[in-house]
Amino acid sequence: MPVSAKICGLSTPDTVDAAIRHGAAYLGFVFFPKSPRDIAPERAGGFGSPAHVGRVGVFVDPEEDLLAYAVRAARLSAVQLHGAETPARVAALRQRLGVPVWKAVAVRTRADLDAGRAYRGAADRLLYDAKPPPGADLPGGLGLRFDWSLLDGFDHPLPWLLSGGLDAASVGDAVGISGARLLDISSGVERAPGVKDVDKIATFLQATARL
Ligand SMILES: O=C(O)c1ccccc1NCC(=O)[C@H](O)[C@H](O)COP(=O)(O)O
Repeated sequence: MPVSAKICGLSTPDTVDAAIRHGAAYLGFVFFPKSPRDIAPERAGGFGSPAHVGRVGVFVDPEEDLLAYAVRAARLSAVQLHGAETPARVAALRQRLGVPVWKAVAVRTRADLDAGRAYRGAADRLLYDAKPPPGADLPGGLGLRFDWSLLDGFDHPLPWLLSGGLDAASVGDAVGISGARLLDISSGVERAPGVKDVDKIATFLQATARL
């Protein structure tokens, strides 16, 4: 089975174009004002994409009105929740929004991974990301890794993707150790926080395609 990727935190036409041209399965747009990758829903909606490329909106404990508006304005095909959303809230939003909902699970230990089981029947997919350090400004997009071997042999409750600190140099090990078939990357394809780099996007997606 091929390995595919979501390029997260896109905000410019050239980087969206690079992600599409080099085979990203998903484009990610962050709707969180504290993030250097924050983008207005209407601006994200202005970026065209072919039907086979998914458009994922990233939110942190969002207001329902913002969510519903962003799904329409940015033409999202899925929503990624990166805050403290409970299984009940995830299930309710999934029903209300009418698009698949991905839930981020912050991982440092095996017990953190197990916490994702509570979202079976509520979320469509789990995104395993590195747990941020205490006091971090952001819950994601920090370029931090967790121990990928925690995923080796894990009985996943839902379809899932691997995230956190990936880059072109490490992606082979990440996939080999974790068994991931879908990856998510942000900092590893940037030249500064929030500034995506078309060459790094190309290099990462080419490395992924060779796996
Ligand atoms: O990227 C952000 O700025 C962000 C802000 C708030 C919540 C989530 C955020 N990113 C979520 C992602 O899906 C990132 O791609 C993921 O955390 C991996 O990031 P990185 O370790 O930088 O590759």
